[in-house]
This record gives sequence, structure tokens and C-alpha cells, in this order.
Amino acid sequence: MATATDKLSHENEDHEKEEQDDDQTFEELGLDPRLIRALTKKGIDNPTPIQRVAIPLILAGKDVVARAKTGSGKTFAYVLPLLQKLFSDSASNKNLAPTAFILVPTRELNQQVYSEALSLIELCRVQLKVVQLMSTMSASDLKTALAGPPDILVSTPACIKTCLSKGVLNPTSVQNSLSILVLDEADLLLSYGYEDDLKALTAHIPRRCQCLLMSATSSADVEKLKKLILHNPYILTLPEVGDVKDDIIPQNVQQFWISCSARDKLVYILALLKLELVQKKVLIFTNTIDMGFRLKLFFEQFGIKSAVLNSELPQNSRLHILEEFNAGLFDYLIATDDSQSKKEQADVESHVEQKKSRKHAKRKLDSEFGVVRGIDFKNVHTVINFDMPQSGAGYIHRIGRTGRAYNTGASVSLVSPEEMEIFEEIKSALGEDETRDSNFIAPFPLLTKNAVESLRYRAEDVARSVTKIAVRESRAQDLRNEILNSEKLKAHFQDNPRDLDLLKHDKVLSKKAPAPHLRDVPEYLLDPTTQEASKVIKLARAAMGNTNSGHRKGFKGKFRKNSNPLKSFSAEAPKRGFKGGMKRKGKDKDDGHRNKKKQSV
Ligand SMILES: Nc1ncnc2c1ncn2[C@@H]1O[C@H](COP(=O)(O)OP(=O)(O)OP(=O)(O)O)[C@@H](O)[C@H]1O
Repeated sequence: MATATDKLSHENEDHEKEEQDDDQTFEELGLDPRLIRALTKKGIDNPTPIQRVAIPLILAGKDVVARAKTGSGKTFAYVLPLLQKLFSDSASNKNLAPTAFILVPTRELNQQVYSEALSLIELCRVQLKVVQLMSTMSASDLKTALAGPPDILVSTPACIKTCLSKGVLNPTSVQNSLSILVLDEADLLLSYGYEDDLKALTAHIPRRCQCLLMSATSSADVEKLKKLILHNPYILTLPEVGDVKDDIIPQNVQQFWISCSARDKLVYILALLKLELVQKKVLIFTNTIDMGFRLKLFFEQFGIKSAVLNSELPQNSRLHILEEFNAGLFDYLIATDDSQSKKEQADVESHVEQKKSRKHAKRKLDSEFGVVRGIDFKNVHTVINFDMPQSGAGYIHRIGRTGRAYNTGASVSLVSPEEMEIFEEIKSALGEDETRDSNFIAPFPLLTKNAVESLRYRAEDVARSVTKIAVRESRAQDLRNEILNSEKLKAHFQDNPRDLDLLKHDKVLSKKAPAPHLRDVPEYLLDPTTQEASKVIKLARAAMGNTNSGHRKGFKGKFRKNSNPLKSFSAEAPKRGFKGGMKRKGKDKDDGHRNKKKQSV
């Protein structure tokens, strides 16, 4: 067993190594050649900064608390060393329970992590078994999934608790077998209400178990989890260097905002999309499901096809919508970030519970839905906040859906006077600073008043036709369609897991056929500035090989290292006893240059 002094000197070595060697390879990190080959097949050649720091530490058996920006490659940072450790263990594995648990807050993330781990295992051709547990599974399905047992279990904490309470997982077996526990998106686990579920598990985590906490933001919740789960004294925290607010948003994401009344938001978003002032693919956030459908119906009248994603839809449909969007089958996805609705529902439920009248407390929304947080949307260029999120953390997670890996991205927030207060809160959470792109939300420069006014008449006319009843009917219709889809999907995808085209989710819901004259914006309605702006966007798109949203052409390496979230992770040593941290080299020297670029979207 190493002493605390050993621990500190190890940390210092790691730190210096990182400072010296910015271009380390996976090989130099000690990664197994099979994993390196698998990564090459996935087009991944070099580790990201968080991977450079975390992989050797995890391989060395340390507990790690890793905090790194959204899109910085945290999943591989733990999945790769975890698999490597299991490569050597699996032959001698006589365990009665899984060796590794990966706990995630949402089903969507569950699916994503499971798929990443499975695909690496398949590419490495090793005898490891990974399974995912879902809360919809019956006790016998859970039993079947855990038979064997698998080497890796991906699950929400709630399912683990269910397995323990139903006797599907034996606590003693867990104590004897569990060697690695990962809490992914740790900052969200408690806010999704998993505290009791986690507590039910902690009693059975053996002391020798290696624990890893991955998170995009730091919060009191992460601290709480650290205390709850991490009992091994060898902990390395990897927060960002210096100011906590340093580069919370990746530097290759440009953030913009537009001030407009709540009523005018429809005409503004129409102008952004129809006049092509933002690049595709576009992810649009609303705060309520009804607003999501209102937007969809509104867009349909202008020939803009979009799909909606929300917690009301069956799980298969949600996962399929994500797959289709990631594969580039449609360009506009309206996602409802309904953490607020969930909270409201939870309040209602607890009220109902207090009254001991639970029969009306049916859960309509899926509490494990979480499309905003942690999901790896592929090639989303623009995130639009149609409604503003309720907190700084919510904003960070939403914006983090663009600018992932080596891509650039932009965000546009439509802010009404009623939302100014929360907007100010968000800005102070980011530590807004005009000299740093990553923290600064600039006024959107490409939309002129003329352009908005030219569309106002048409937009308001259509907006009036999208009545509450129309929204309610289309919401019900979509749910019916998706329930049918869900059944078909289940059956079909068991046999053809890669067949994405079968069911499209961006079909038209409006009863009223779109008027042909609304499809195109006639040239006489467009002022020269807007025409110019739209051309600039198209050219930028073409220059980046982004003319077809389904295919990302490599423009890796064209970014300056410092403006890339994957390159700019920096780590700092724990507060006590270790100073210095891993600094980004020359991080501020080209700020002026970045500011000049602010005009392009
Ligand atoms: N070394 C690498 N080189 C290039 N791309 C990478 C590398 N590592 C991961 N990626 C890609 O980067 C994207 C983001 O990775 P990941 O989802 O792990 O980010 P994250 O840090 O977990 O973000 P979030 O906090 O939003 O969940 C993924 O598409 C992943 O395939």
C-alpha cells in the first residue's frame, strides 16, 4: 500500500509528465494494443487531455474524480482503462456478480455508454460481456441479464437497487466481485433523485473497489457523492486549472443571444432557420412539451421538417430518434428539456403521496429521461435556446451538445424580458468576460430588424393558426404514432439493429397542408445584409465540409489547439499539498484573434 507521501509524489510526476508531453499517444499511456487498434478503426488516433491524465491513473488503480468540459472525451477516459483491466481479469474470473458497475443518470446515456463499451469489446475480439439494465425490465429479464454473470453492468442506480431488493443481485456476491465502480455524469445523479438508490449500494461496495467519478460541472452534489462513495484514500481530483469559471463552455463554441419578446420568438427563430443564418444540424430546446409541438407545427407550415424528442415518448422511439438524428436523417430536432416539468410533477406526486391517495399519481413522464445531459449528439452545429434554461448548469449542459470532439459549434439564445433575470444568472455562472470567447455571450450579429420584419406578417399569421387544440391533438397523435413505432421498432431492431431508415420521426403532424407560397422566402423580402449573411453561412458550411449534415468531413487539426475542448482540458492538483496543476499552454495569447472572429457563426 502506498503512503500519502507516495500519492503526492505520484501526482507530481503525472503532472510534470503532462506538462512536458502534450502529444502523448495512447501507446505511451500504456493502453493495450487491441484497444489502440479498435480506436484506430473508429478514427481516433490521439488521446484527449482528460484521457491523457485519467487513463494512466486508472490503469494504476487510483480512484479518480474527473471534471472536464462537455464533449471532452470523458467516456473513453474511463471505458478504455476499465476494459483493459478486465482483459487480464476475465480469464480467472469466478465472480458471482459483475466486476464493474457503470452508473449513469439517464436511459439515453445508459444506451450510449453500453454501445461504446460493446463496440470496443467487439473490435478487440475479447471474451467480455457487457449488459445494460433498464427500469422497464421485469425481474426475470433482470435475472437473465445478470446470469453468467456479465463482466460489466451499465445501469441507472435505481435498477441496481431494484436488483438488490428483488434478490436478483446478491449483496455478498457484489461485495466479493465488484472491483470498479464508475459514476458517470456524477453531477447529475443526485439531481435525478438517485441518492437513496446509491446509498442502498454503498453498503455493499468493498473497500478495495476502485471508484471513478466523471462529471462536467462541479457542484455540492459531486462533493456529496465523493464523500458517499470514495473511501479509498488515493484520490486525484482533476478540476480545471485556476479560476473555477475558466472555459466552462468549450472555446470552439461561439455563444450568441437575441433580445426579443416572448411573442416574437417564433418570428425570430423562423428568420434564423428560413434565412439560413445558422448552420445545420440544429438542436432546439424548449421548456415544455407543448411548446415543442407548437414549434414543430409552426415550422411545418414553412416546409421546415423537424422531429420532437421528449420524456413522454416511449423509450425505443427516443433512442431511435437520437440514432436517426445522429445519422443525419433530419436536420432539426426540437428537444424538451423538461427538468422543470419533472420537478413540478415530482412536487405533485409528493403532495399526492402525503394525502395517501396514490392512485392518481401515475408517472407520465419518464424520470430517467435526460436528453440534454451527457448525450453525444453527432455534428450538431447550432444549439438554439428557444426557451431559456432554468439555471447556469442547465445552460452549460445544453450548449455542450455542440462543439463536441473536434467540431466547431454555435449557440443562439432567444431571451425575452421575462427571462433577463435568469440570463443574468447564467452569465454570472459563466463568469462572463468579453476577452474570452468561451465565457462571453455576444449579441447575434447576422439578423437585421428588416429581415425579421419581412417575415413578421407570414409568421404571425401561421402562429395564430397553431392553436392550443392543434398542439394538443398533434401531441396526442405523435404519442400514438410513437407507441406504434415503439412496438415495431422493438421487433424490427432485434433482427436489424442497423436499419435506421424504417421509421422516420420527422413526419408532418399538421392537419392543414402547408401553403406552397410559405415554403420559400421570395427575394424581394430579403434585404441585402441578410442575403450576404446567409451567403457567409453557406460558404462557412461548405468550407468546413458540412454541406451534408450526415457526413462529417475531417477538418480536425484546423483548429488551434487552444480553441478545442478536447485539447484544452487542464487539470489542477488537489487543494492540499500539491500546487501548480496542469496549465494550458499560452491559453490567453490569441484572445484578441478570437475576438475578431466573433462575427462568424
Ligand atoms: N481521443 C479522441 N479523439 C477524437 N474524438 C474523441 C476522442 N475521445 C472521444 N472522442 C469523441 O468525442 C465525443 C465526445 O466524447 P464524450 O461523449 O465522451 O464527451 P464527454 O466529455 O463525456 O461529454 P459530456 O460531459 O457532454 O457527456 C464523442 O463523439 C467521442 O467519440
